[in-house]
Amino acid sequence: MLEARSLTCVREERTLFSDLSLTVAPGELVQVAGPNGVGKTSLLRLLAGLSRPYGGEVCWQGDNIEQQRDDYHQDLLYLGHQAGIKHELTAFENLAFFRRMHHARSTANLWEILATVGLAGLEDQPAGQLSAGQKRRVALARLWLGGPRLWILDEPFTAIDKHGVRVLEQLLLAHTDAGGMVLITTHQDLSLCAGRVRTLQLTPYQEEPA
Ligand SMILES: Nc1ncnc2c1ncn2[C@@H]1O[C@H](COP(=O)(O)OP(=O)(O)OP(=O)(O)O)[C@@H](O)[C@H]1O
Repeated sequence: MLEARSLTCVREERTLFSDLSLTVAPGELVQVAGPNGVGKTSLLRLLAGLSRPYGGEVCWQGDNIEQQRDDYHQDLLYLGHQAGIKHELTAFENLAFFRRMHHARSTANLWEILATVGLAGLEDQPAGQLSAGQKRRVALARLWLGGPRLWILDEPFTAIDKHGVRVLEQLLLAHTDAGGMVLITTHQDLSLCAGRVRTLQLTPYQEEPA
């Protein structure tokens, strides 16, 4: 289980949120919602261990992630705003690279995954020559490799068309049905996942009156 305990996040001397607690248990899909700039990405980066909280702690399986960074990162798949793909490599080579780096035990068929994410026929195209949505699909293909139980996904649907959104929503449901955990930010309606999503609504921070 992932737990945020009483987190405070401060950026450039501005408090984005304070005393924020959250859990994501096996089988749960949690959406962090709120207006632009409220602190969703900042929260996800804290939870992924990419930045440190001003106060509070993030725990994985009951222990602070700072004390088990390697183990935590084995269990975590984080997809941020940047697609994180290499433009000089082909779509296939990118996925093969992800697998070598992060999912060495995966036996998934990379061609099948690329077809599932709608990249059939584009496997040998350098990623730099793909459209924004196609690049995003190369990055998202990682999710089909299997492995990490916890997925933290920051706006995964950016530049993805309606069909692609449905395919990814189905995968999120399959992952949580299998006991996985998903924490996601998106400005899209998760129509297929409706009824399965728990929402954490972030609101602009208000200073306590003195
Ligand atoms: N590197 C940074 N240094 C200083 N301030 C930052 C930095 N990154 C973000 N901020 C500020 O932190 C606040 C929250 O940003 P964040 O990206 O977490 O918001 P968000 O809720 O994810 O927004 P969006 O919906 O637009 O993606 C913003 O006011 C932003 O200006």
